Amino acid sequence: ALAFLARPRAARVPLKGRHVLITGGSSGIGLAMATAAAREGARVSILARNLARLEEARAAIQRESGRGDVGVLAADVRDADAVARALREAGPVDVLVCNHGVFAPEELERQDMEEIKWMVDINLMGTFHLIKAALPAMKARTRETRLPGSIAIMSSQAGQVGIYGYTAYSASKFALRGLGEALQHEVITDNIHVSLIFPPDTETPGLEEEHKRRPELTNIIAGSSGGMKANDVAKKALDGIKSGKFIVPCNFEGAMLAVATAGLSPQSSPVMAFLEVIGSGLMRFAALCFQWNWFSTIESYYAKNKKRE
Ligand SMILES: NC(=O)C1=CN([C@@H]2O[C@H](COP(=O)(O)OP(=O)(O)OC[C@H]3O[C@@H](n4cnc5c(N)ncnc54)[C@H](OP(=O)(O)O)[C@@H]3O)[C@@H](O)[C@H]2O)C=CC1
Ligand SMILES: CCCCCCCCCCCCCCCC(=O)[C@@H](N)CO
Repeated sequence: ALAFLARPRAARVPLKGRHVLITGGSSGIGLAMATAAAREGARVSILARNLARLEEARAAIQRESGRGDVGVLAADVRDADAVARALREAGPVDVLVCNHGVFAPEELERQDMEEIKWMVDINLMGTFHLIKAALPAMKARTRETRLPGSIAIMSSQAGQVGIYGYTAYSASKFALRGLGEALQHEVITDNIHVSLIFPPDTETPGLEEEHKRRPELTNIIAGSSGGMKANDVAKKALDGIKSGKFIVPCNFEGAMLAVATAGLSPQSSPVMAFLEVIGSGLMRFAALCFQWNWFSTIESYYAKNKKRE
């Protein structure tokens, strides 16, 4: 029965010979995805703000993949006109990877409104700008090539569960899930598959910066999920995209989180649908255990540091 119910129908999204555009492709997870996609024979374009870093990334991708045709696009995703211009320059996209993102962890009460807006503008509004700019030509492409297209969105495990120190970041990443679920309804008849990717802490230049200011409690709670290397996240992400998966977990804890937070999300795999139906009660129990542990940690941390508060 679940094989009949699981929707949308599973799809194969090939990468070879197709145009894959990756934002934030000059660093970390985005750079690892760009390199892996180029190795699989995709024509890759990377978009970010800093042109010098884009050029460096292009050289690295060319070196590692042996492909010459790597496009670079300098634009700030907050600037809708710049994004539209960049996408016109890049040409029609088959696979759009909205991976750009910023994270500045801090308790809401301490964080400036300016920094909160900065995260929401880049992580959420930037993704709207990209999808709006890419979609018309993407639809024409899937019609023309009769091959499925993909819109992949980089969330985070902090976009599946709210974490201490991540009020703004988690909000921006949870929002992407709403965007993605609704968008999948709107683009399924254009043969476009939406994927949401949920990595844990991943070794990247971004994480290194984040560690300089991340509250101790954020470190502890985020440590509940095993850290990963950018290349391994990139592989999981591309495998998810290629098989048209809607929810793409990256590690074991991520697989548990996917079941615990399955909600009303699309599910094309009957096997996963089955695991969700039988596993959700057990995963809810596991989730309660994790929350028990996190609240105990927070309460004892605050009790110990009372004098400083
Ligand atoms: N690393 C981690 O622990 C995790 C990361 N993620 C998510 O994965 C994604 C990538 O993270 P990571 O690889 O660590 O990031 P990095 O900080 O290493 O790289 C970020 C990339 O995004 C680009 N970027 C940032 N702001 C903008 C902007 N306004 N316009 C266009 N491009 C921009 C940067 O280039 P430039 O500065 O030149 O614009 C850079 O290429 C993010 O969405 C992040 O939230 C999710 C879970 C864990
Ligand atoms: C049902 C059972 C649940 C099991 C496990 C739960 C583990 C949750 C851990 C959440 C980790 C969040 C890391 C965010 C990383 C990130 O996005 C930043 N580095 C910024 O980029």
